[in-house]
Amino acid sequence: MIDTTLPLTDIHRHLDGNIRAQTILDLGRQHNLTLPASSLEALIPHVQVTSNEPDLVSFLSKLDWGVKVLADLDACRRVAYENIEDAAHNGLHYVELRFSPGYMAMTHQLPVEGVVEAVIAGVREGCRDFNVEARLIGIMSRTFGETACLRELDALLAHRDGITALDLAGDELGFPGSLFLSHFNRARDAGLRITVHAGEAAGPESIWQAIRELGAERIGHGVKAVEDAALMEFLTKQRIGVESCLTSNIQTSTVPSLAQHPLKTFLEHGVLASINTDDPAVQGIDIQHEYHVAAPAAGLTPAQIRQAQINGLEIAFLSEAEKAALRARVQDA
Ligand SMILES: O=c1[nH]cnc2c1ncn2[C@@H]1O[C@H](CO)[C@@H](O)[C@H]1O
Ligand SMILES: [Zn+2]
Repeated sequence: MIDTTLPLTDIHRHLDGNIRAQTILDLGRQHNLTLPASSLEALIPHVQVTSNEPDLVSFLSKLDWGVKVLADLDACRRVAYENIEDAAHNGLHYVELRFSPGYMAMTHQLPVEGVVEAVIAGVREGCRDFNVEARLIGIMSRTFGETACLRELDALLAHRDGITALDLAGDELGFPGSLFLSHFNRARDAGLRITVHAGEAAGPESIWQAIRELGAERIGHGVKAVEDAALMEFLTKQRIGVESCLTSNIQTSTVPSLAQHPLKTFLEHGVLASINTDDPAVQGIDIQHEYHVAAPAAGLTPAQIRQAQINGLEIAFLSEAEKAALRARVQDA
């Protein structure tokens, strides 16, 4: 159950993995693009996971139609704005939205820096209209290699004021974190917070690498940490936050079933693990589903679900004063 006296957060949500199917249709029509289907019903199987994918990379291809319709910067602004609208409708008080500007720019060769600017603008407008608190995390899509990631980093740093943290996402097995040391050195020098997708497709060594070499303060997924007792202890003692995404891990075949998901074990060990969505529109889920259906199916007790909710704000990239303000806002409501 969600504790309605506490802030509800989602700190692992891809803005470009959360583009409404209806918006894909609208933008396709507006820009005369050829889509795989012309009705919402027929489009869904192309843009949503309808049964579990065999691996992470197959799952990720489901995000492609969403970014293929981003034909201009206004489309990028629109999807950012709608992300905040959706967060508000889902009862979220605070979201950290992450996006890969190079991936969004790719199909129509948009200026990468312009995409960053458009996303920041759309999120600001949304926060004003829907009374949601949000922060942005820039993603480097490792799948396209070091040089493409450098372009993303440059564009993100050009708008440093609107960006809170840096992440690395995409094909973890094909593009290990060791390729991106210099990128993360620059990001930390610029004062960005750091979270890294690690231990999703690759093993615990990828999590160690993200923490020790890339400076990760939080880990996206981190499911493979349960295979390494020393790492579990390290995560707890060093208060490294874990952004769990239950349904996502089933849909990518990272974990065979919710009953075998490590989130419960993380919480039992005192790891600061939280409940998040990942790519809700592509997955066909929302944060309510993750709390009310997925978390109980993963064996979490009501107390553990509440702890995960508390952890979400605890490990958020906010100051203590900002967290206190959010808690007060929800309590007074
Ligand atoms: O679950 C995930 N694991 C790893 N990478 C992901 C996941 N979901 C989306 N992306 C990646 O994030 C960028 C868009 O924000 C893209 O690189 C997409 O492939
Ligand atoms: Zn993710």
